[in-house]
Amino acid sequence: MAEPILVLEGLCKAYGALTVTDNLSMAVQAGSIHALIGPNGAGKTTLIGQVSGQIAPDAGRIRFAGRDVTDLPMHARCRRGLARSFQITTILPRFTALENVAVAAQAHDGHSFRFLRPAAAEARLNDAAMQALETVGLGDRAAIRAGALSHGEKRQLEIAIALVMKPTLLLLDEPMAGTGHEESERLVATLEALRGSLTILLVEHDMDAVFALADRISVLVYGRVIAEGAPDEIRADPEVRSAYLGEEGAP
Ligand SMILES: Nc1ncnc2c1ncn2[C@@H]1O[C@H](COP(=O)(O)OP(=O)(O)OP(=O)(O)O)[C@@H](O)[C@H]1O
Repeated sequence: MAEPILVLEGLCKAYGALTVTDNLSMAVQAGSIHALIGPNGAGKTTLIGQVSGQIAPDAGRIRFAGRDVTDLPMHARCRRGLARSFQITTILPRFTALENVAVAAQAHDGHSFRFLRPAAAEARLNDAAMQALETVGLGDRAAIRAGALSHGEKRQLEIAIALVMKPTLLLLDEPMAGTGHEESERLVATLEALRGSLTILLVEHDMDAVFALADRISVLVYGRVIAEGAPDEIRADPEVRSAYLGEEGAP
């Protein structure tokens, strides 16, 4: 089997006396949708922060696409194809959906258009932004101010903003949070359509979405992976059921 696109080896992170990442090792296979689940406070967001480069681990190594990126800052990891979806708070509400994505495209690789005249460069950025919006099903909302989009549409816009950076590994932290049933179904369809074109590491509490999408699931409890496997294995794992899914909550 090819080397996994992401390999975490012995990662540790503590806040004072609180150990949040506890000698954690795991691997994510290229092209897969890999879900990270676990109870509140298990350390999922902290782990995503360490992979993206926002949080420095106390110990351990992070390998991405065959290279050790542990000491690289976030923008350098992003340039190598590792993107984290932006949170809603980073969306510019007065800008249109298209402008939001175009701004992200420019920030990411505007320099590659520098040989073009400004108007041509802008057209390229807008084309790339439009393509990303269409991929997430927001093509017909391009001209709407982002502040006027529904909650679910804003979450789709976040994904479009991440996609325009052309990631090979996309980190998504609770994309379904706060969405209604229909909106989360649309987001699941959006992510399903991305399957195979990139790798997704997905932190999510919506178990319907997780079990619909994930090729593999890692279960995190107190900063440790207590189980990892295909959805059916995770669903049947007695330790997972008692630690997290709960007999009733398990799909
Ligand atoms: N900067 C920080 N300083 C101190 N403690 C922190 C910090 N960031 C996170 N924590 C603590 O670390 C623990 C893990 O937090 P984290 O947000 O990673 O968990 P999580 O699994 O993502 O939880 P949730 O599912 O609720 O989002 C929590 O107890 C949290 O309070």
